[in-house]
Parts: sequence; structure tokens; C-alpha cells
Amino acid sequence: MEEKQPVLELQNVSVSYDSPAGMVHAVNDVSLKIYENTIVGLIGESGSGKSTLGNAIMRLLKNNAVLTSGTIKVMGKDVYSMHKNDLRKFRWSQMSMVFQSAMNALNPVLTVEEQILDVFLSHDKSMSKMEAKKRALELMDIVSIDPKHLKSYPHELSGGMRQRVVIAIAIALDPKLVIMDEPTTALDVVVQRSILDKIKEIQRVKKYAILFISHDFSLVSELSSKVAIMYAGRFIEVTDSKSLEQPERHHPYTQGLLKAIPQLTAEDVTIEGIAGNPPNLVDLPSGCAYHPRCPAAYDLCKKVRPEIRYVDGRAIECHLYDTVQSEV
Ligand SMILES: Nc1ncnc2c1ncn2[C@@H]1O[C@H](COP(=O)(O)OP(=O)(O)OP(=O)(O)O)[C@@H](O)[C@H]1O
Ligand code: NI
Repeated sequence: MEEKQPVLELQNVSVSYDSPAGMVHAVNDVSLKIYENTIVGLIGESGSGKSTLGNAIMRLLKNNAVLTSGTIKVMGKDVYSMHKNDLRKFRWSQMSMVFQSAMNALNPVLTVEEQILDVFLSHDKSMSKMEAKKRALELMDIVSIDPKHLKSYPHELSGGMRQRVVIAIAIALDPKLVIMDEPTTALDVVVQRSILDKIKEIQRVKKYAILFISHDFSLVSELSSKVAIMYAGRFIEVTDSKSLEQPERHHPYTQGLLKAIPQLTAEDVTIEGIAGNPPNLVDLPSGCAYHPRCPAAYDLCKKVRPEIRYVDGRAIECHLYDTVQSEV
């Protein structure tokens, strides 16, 4: 049987920033496939490389960043071998991103309607203003914003509404892949919940492939079917979300993160954080980058970087699991 084409395919992707302190190895050798109608979560501590990867997929890296290895394909097309003009059409129509803190980056001098119309009219020169206005109204309905706010300026809207506008802009052209970088982080819990429910609802209807970036483990595992756990730029584990209900047979870092989630039902609600800090990405530790913080680290971990092993269907980079099985 012919294998279904992934919407997003990352193959051994690495990204570095050129900085005065040296090369910052922000993303290191990550591989992942996301198929249509699925949400994959990407989690990791601050500075682990999540946004860099999102920006890399969109080919919107900062000037001092370089894709040092690997390929990024969206709908089978290599994003980095695309001609600039094709890329301009491809971006937003096939792949889009809700950028971290984007709700604070809406243009303050344009109304919501002007910003949405701009997306339609800049991508489809043949679209009439009438048609674009009709589509903007439909979008407002999808993200549940009263159409009267089309005439509002961003500062007149609440944070939750601005975030809905940003999501509306990202899905305006009905892309196949939507990257959402911490789309609810700055919002209070109630608003966060309503935005999440909205994302789930839109995803169900539109069958998007979504890469959902967050540092909130419980939120990500609720929303996604699969989760990639990033540490020092590497996917140290890629697992189905369901498996996260059991703390056994995961990467020690994943286990540390799981322990850090407050268990509201448990009698003992002490939260154990992970001791230590993430490594300096200019000068990564030898062997496994997690070894200085890992309670289970032994000699080999300091010397040799672990290859991926497949443990109960999870891809784990850890020496504790010594049998290197092939992917089944
Ligand atoms: N323009 C830049 N120049 C140099 N280094 C950078 C630049 N942008 C990011 N970095 C570094 O790259 C690493 C990864 O950053 P990135 O923003 O991708 O992390 P993140 O996982 O998204 O973090 P957060 O959860 O805080 O958003 C960090 O060490 C950061 O300091
Ligand atoms: Ni980020």
C-alpha cells in the first residue's frame, strides 16, 4: 500500500545562530512527520529551540540563523529549495504560523478587517474586495468574534480576542499546516480554555495538521495525539500522548517533566521540578546533553550521545534503553 504523504516532514533538521559567543546550536538533528488531521505537540523548557524550529519550517529564520543540515518538506515540497516567489505564495496558503506573542504584534494602526483583507488580497490578486469582506465575515464566525469588531483596532480588543484574530489570520487561506507557538500562554485560564476549545473545534472541521508548541505538558498532552519532547535542541523523545499517562519507560527528562505536573487529584501535591539548568547551546555537554541533570546518568552518558531507540513504539534517545530496535 502506498504510504500517505505527510503534511510536514522534518529530516535531520539542525539550525544554528551566529552569535558573538559562538554558534548557538538551537535545533539539533530533529526528524518528525505530521499527517493531516492530527495535532502534534512540541514541548520543552524555555530556550530549548521550539520557536526556532517553527520559524525554520516557515523559512522565516532570523538573519543570523542558518539551517545547517536536513530537509523540511511541507506537502512534499522542499521549503528551502523553493524559489522566493513560489515560497511567497506557499507561505500562508499551505503553511502558516501563529507566532509567539503575535497578539501583541498586530498592526496597531489598522483595523481587524484591514489586516484580514490584506491577507486575502495580497495572496489572490484576482479576489474582489467584496469577496474578501465576505470571507473576513466567515472567519469572524469561525473564531467566534462578533463581526462588529472587524472595525475595531487591536488595542480596543481583549487579549483573548486579539489571539482569536491572530488565529483567524493564520487560517484565512486554509493552509494544510498550522504551527501554533504558545498560542494561549499570555492568557488567563478561562480565556485559555476557550481558545483551546476553539482550536480543537476548528481542527476537527478543517482537518489541519497542527504543530502545537508549548511548555505546558498537561495542555499539550490533552490536545495532541503525539508529543515531541525537546531538550537542548534535540527531540529526546517522540511519543503518543496516551503513553504519558504512565510515567514508566520514558526518557528520564520526560519523566522529570511528568513529575513536575501538579497532580490535582493526588493527596500529596508537592511538585518536583528538575534540578539544574538547561545547557549552554554554544558549548553542548559531551555525550547526552541531559546527563548533567539526569538522576540515572552513568559513565556512558557522559561519553557517547545515545542514538534513537524504539521503546514500546516511542522514539527515545537514552542509554537506559540499550536495545536498539528498528522502527516497526
Ligand atoms: N537571534 C538569535 N541570535 C542568537 N541566539 C538566539 C536567537 N534567537 C534565539 N536564540 C537562542 O536560541 C535558543 C533557542 O531559542 P528559542 O526561542 O527557539 O527557544 P524556545 O524553546 O522557543 O524558548 P521559549 O519557550 O522561551 O519561547 C536559545 O538559547 C536562544 O537564546
Ligand atoms: Ni519560543
